[in-house]
Amino acid sequence: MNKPVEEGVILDAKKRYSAGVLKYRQMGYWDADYQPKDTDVLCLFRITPQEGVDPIEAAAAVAGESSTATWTVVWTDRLTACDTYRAKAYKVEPVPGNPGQYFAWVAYDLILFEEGSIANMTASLIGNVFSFKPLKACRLEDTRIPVAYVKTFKGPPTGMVVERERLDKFGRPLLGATTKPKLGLSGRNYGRVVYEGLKGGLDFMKDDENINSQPFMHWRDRFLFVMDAVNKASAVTGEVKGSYLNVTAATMEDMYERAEFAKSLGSVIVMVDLVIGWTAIQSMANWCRKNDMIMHMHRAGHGTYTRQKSHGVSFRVIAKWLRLAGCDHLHTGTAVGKLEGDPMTVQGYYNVCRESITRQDLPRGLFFDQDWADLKKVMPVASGGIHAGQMHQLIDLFGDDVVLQFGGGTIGHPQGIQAGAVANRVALECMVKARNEGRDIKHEGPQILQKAAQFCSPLKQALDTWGDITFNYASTDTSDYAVTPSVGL
Ligand SMILES: O=C(O)[C@H](O)COP(=O)(O)O
Ligand SMILES: [Mg+2]
Repeated sequence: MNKPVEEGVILDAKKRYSAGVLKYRQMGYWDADYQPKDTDVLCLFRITPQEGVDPIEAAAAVAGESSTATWTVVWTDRLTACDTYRAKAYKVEPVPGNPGQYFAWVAYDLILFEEGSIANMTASLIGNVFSFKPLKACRLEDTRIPVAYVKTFKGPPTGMVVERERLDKFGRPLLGATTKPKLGLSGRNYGRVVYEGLKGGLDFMKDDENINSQPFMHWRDRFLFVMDAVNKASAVTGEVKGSYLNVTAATMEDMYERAEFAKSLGSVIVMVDLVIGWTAIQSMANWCRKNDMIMHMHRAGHGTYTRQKSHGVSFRVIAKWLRLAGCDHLHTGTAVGKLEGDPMTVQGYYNVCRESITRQDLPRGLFFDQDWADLKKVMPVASGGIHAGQMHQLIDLFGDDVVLQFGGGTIGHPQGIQAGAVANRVALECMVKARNEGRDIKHEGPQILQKAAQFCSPLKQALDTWGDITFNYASTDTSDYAVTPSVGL
């Protein structure tokens, strides 16, 4: 930006539209007096301006580049209702305890977005702006989608309430496991793992994120053997069972073909990975809606842009977009397992999935009230390095509306897969019972598990094998507010 002269917005049209380069704040992308409208999309960016770049100008640049602006004045603005169409940065504050970083609030008029399109909304909000040179780094921390825009999305195809009704399972977390090893099993052996897990007491088994149709197991083989296992396990146990069949593939045509086959075999659920992209996700959600299928979403790939606090997109934003786009299950973290996840931050993601209105909750990373306008609820999935010995922590952190998924923590059991499943089901049921009786499971959990293990050798073996396993590493994605500050943000 070479020369600008005035700091404030330039109102004189002659000056404003003479050819050349102006500061973004001079062009009108900063308005400290702006009162966001109920119909505006709001975003909170964490920006790290380059040395010497004024934070307000940096915030204005974010508003500009993520809405209507480019680097130079264009007279064609005057052919539009540009005063309305410009996004407005309206507040900038230093991030507590992080010198050089600023929170910048930006409001976008609803007219800037196509109804029901995550692709369109994200092309603005995270389009060019994250590579913008005056910023060292930029992170979309949170967003508020106005009810008017929420109502243009169809949301989860099935939703948490209907899922429980279809499964006929209430009052406890659902229990699952990811089939392991991740890659390499033949269809027949894969089906054996699924049968044993389900018969042992799990509600669901699950394909891993990277199992599609590799040379060792064609997708049709997998689907056939898995559904044979599901049907046999349902018959033996008298419970509704399922196994998420991953239909992720190279093209939409392939995904539809796989989903149709899953349906024809009687599956209640299909699965996709986040890496298929927003448009594909919305298309698969439409397919699931039409075909009464639960849609499981594995957040494969998200850590490449959600984990670092200074740059990328927070997972709470991804979770909001996914609830709008429409998935029924979403991997949202475990806090205690092998993957990144500060407990409070992870609880924030769960609230985004499960609440009718998500309220501002700064210690959990939520900056805005979000009214979901009765959009269905997403069932969060806790998966990644968890085991029976953590059951009390998981239930204490996440409550009942969650799928607890133990892959290695089922398949790796020394007495075999079925024993692994029994251990998890017994641990789950004894903990829910203890909680319902009013016990303090957070503190008494280990004794409650040991007591149950006296009558359940699979649980005893699980605790002996994994009871001491913890993943105690510092979290990278934590809130900047230990408690809610007294001044409203
Ligand atoms: O995709 C997943 O959720 C993980 O592969 C879970 O596996 P784990 O329980 O063995 O960590
Ligand atoms: Mg996995």
